[in-house]
Amino acid sequence: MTELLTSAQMRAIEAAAIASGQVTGLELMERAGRGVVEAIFAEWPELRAGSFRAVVLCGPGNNGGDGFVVARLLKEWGWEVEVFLYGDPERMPPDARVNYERWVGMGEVRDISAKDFSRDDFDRFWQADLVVDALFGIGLARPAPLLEPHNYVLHRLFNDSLWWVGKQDPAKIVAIDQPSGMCADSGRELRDANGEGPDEPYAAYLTVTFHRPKVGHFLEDGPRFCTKLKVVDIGLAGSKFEDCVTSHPLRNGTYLTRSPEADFEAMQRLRRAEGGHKYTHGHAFILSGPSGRGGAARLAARGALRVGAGLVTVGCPAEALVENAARLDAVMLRVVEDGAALDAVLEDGRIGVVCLGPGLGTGAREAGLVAAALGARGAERAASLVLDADALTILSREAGLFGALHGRCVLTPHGGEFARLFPDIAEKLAVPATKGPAYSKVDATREAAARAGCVVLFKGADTVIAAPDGRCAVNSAHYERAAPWLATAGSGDVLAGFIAGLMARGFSPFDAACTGAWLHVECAREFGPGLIAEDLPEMLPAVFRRLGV
Ligand SMILES: NC(=O)C1=CN([C@@H]2O[C@H](COP(=O)(O)OP(=O)(O)OC[C@H]3O[C@@H](n4cnc5c(N)ncnc54)[C@H](OP(=O)(O)O)[C@@H]3O)[C@@H](O)[C@H]2O)[C@@H](O)CC1
Ligand SMILES: [K+]
Repeated sequence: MTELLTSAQMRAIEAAAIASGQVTGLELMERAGRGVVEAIFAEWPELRAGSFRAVVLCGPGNNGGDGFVVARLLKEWGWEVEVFLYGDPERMPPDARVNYERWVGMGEVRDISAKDFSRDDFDRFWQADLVVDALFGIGLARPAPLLEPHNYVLHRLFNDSLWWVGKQDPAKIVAIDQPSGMCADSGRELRDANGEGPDEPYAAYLTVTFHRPKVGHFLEDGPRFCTKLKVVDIGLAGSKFEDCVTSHPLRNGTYLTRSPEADFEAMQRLRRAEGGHKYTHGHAFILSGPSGRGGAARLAARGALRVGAGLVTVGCPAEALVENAARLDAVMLRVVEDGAALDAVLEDGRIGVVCLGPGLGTGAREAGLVAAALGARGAERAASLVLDADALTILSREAGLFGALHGRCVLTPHGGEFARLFPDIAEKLAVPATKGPAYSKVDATREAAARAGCVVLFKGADTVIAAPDGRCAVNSAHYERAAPWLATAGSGDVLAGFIAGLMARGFSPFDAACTGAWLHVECAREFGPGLIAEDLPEMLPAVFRRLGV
């Protein structure tokens, strides 16, 4: 499982390794610089060949130290290397200072804050074969001085960079650890209090980070800044933060969701044991809205069925029965007019999960259905719930129903629904990020899950799933898992159905949300461009076959 680290966790791992005598900071820096050079050569093998020209921009901390190592190694490889420094060498941390001195024995260092840069200097920057951004790494705790007018060079450098990206294809801008300006904990760009900044923030072409990806590489704008992410091993032991640092207030890990292949228990659950009957695989009950609005619930029902629930029933008002019957075959139908009718349906203890929200409506009938499903009408409820779309709007209006949420519920809000449900949390996330570590989507989702007392899946290309006990995963549709086609009408309804179907099959709410979201992206990738929501469930058989389910 890939663990995503915060900057504080990364520092704690590094400090523990150094304190144990396993490695020195200088060795780590050397490995980091070497890892960057190897990543560059792996990305552009033609650069191994001979004498190219690099510009290395070093900052005042250890990120800059990595930059000096890269400059030295490239020069030793026969490159022409120009190094620029932002900061005072006298005040550098010791390891960075050592590498500064080593470089000074080999070449010149120009002060990047100097005001005597000419147009030719800028042009030379961007005509280099490679530009290495070693200005700020995980130590960036306030807006990078890229925008301050007196830092004319940086200002121009970063504002011009995109222009040059258009001119030179590809512009080989390599960011060490992270593109300078990005907050490693949130993926947000640190800006001044007025939110001032360039219209088009600079993006690296390749970002090389160390040991483990950081949370910010996968959240919000992080993937757009980084473009392509390479993680290099610098020999730090332990695969998880908890393994490296045994007692620390920051023990709560955040992970990338993973393929069921990598999860023995998930594979066992997805595989159907021989000799079972339909009830062995669970019964999911999907509530639908009135006639003319049933498409969303039918999409969810199709998703639940394809993901392997043994039975799926759509519950709808009597007037919508004919419409639904005309559109559904394997999915069963049942009339459910109101909360009392749902109470009666749920007396059948074999219904393991109820999904409500897609196309449901937000009137009194629907509020009654949410109340019945939550057991807020007094009946004892065994069923788990997936609450999506209109059900979330109802929850945001009715505090009593919100208070009835329990540990077997999953909420699946998109940004707008999240803001209605958790306005104060959404507001914290909307405030411009001026200080690092900035409040992140991971922080927001964890806080929301703790408040709701259930699993919250906060949608996006960076879907974050959190449980009330602090467990957290990011389902990323970025980098090699990019699936831009997933942003299509009805795709969220299918996701709700996947999660409901998996819960019917015995997945815990958190695992169902993680695996459902993972499969959702996989289905989109399996289909590719041109995808519409109806295609998503139909891709599951191919995805399952590939996984060996
Ligand atoms: N951890 C590890 O395991 C490993 C870490 N490694 C590398 O170390 C990097 C982290 O190094 P780091 O901690 O020295 O922080 P870094 O990002 O260089 O910046 C701090 C400096 O910038 C300054 N500064 C900050 N914001 C500023 C601003 N807005 N404007 C102006 N100045 C600002 C800040 O100044 P101060 O805030 O103290 O005034 C300080 O001088 C990490 O990203 C990775 O590349 C690898 O070598 C191998 C293993
Ligand atoms: K950097």
